[in-house]
Amino acid sequence: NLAAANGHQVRVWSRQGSQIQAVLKDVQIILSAISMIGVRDVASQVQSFPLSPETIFVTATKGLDPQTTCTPSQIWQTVFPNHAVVVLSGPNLSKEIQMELPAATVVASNIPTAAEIVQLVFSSHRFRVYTNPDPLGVELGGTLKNVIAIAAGVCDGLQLGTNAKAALVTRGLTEMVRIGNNWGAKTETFYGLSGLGDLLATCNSPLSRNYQVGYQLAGGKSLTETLANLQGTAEGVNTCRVLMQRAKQQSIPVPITEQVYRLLQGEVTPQQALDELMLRDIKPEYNY
Ligand SMILES: NC(=O)C1=CN([C@@H]2O[C@H](COP(=O)(O)OP(=O)(O)OC[C@H]3O[C@@H](n4cnc5c(N)ncnc54)[C@H](O)[C@@H]3O)[C@@H](O)[C@H]2O)C=CC1
Ligand SMILES: O=C(CO)COP(=O)(O)O
Repeated sequence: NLAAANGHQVRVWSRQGSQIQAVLKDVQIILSAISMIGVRDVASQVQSFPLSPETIFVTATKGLDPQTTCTPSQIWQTVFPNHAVVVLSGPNLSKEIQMELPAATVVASNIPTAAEIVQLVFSSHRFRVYTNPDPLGVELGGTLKNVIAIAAGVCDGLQLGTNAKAALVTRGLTEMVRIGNNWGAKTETFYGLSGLGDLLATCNSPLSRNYQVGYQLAGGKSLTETLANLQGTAEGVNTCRVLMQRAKQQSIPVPITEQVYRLLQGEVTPQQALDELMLRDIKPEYNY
């Protein structure tokens, strides 16, 4: 809708709709907003059709591949090594954008001109688009915050108060930075719109599916029941599992992610997860 409002010709494809081949004909930009589970499959479908070498891929998916722990843009780049890939991520609750409320986002790529082209396509008086040269950091910000958003939903569901929520979100950001640094992303990126910005949006809005998952679990619902009643994808559930796998391999301390993981596995109750976090060894805030 944002691109169409800027006068661009837009074609939409979904599994339920038109033929993918017709949609891909002569395109300049391909934007994927498939949920993580379908990215590999759709990328290989797209690979079977001829594309101009100038075609830019934009990925908006916030997730991690369970088999490889790759990010969505890494999958697109592997399948299309000669094309520019741009990550689009930010505090972008889609219902608010649909209502034409103002929002901002980030487009990031290793190829600055590709990010600038995408910036122009989507920028308007109601959607402010920034470029960024750290696609991995931008993508990980949007992906990792989903796990913290589940924890924030639990925090609100248990009515733990504003101090607890501030502590959780702040330490959640520290955890995101730690994971991101280990992966090779830049620290500053996590303090921008795609990191802190998206963290604030999703940890404070009932419009966030990930927040909803945590909130319902705190209310005593099972994960199966919660996911069955959820409209759309809560990527944090899969992300948390993949992240635990990677954190163990790389020995990255991820206390919040670990408690969200145990909660999702049904190994602890929300109250037990909270107690585990509060009673960890005392330590300095930062290791300068
Ligand atoms: N970049 C950003 O700022 C934002 C990104 N997102 C992310 O975008 C992604 C999609 O989010 P929503 O549209 O809200 O989720 P949704 O669950 O409403 O839509 C996901 C779509 O992917 C489709 N899909 C899944 N597997 C597929 C396959 N194998 N082939 C074709 N289609 C397949 C589903 O049918 C569904 O239509 C998620 O990763 C979400 O985290 C969400 C909000 C903002
Ligand atoms: O990423 C989002 C907003 O930026 C959407 O959050 P949810 O996937 O939790 O709904």
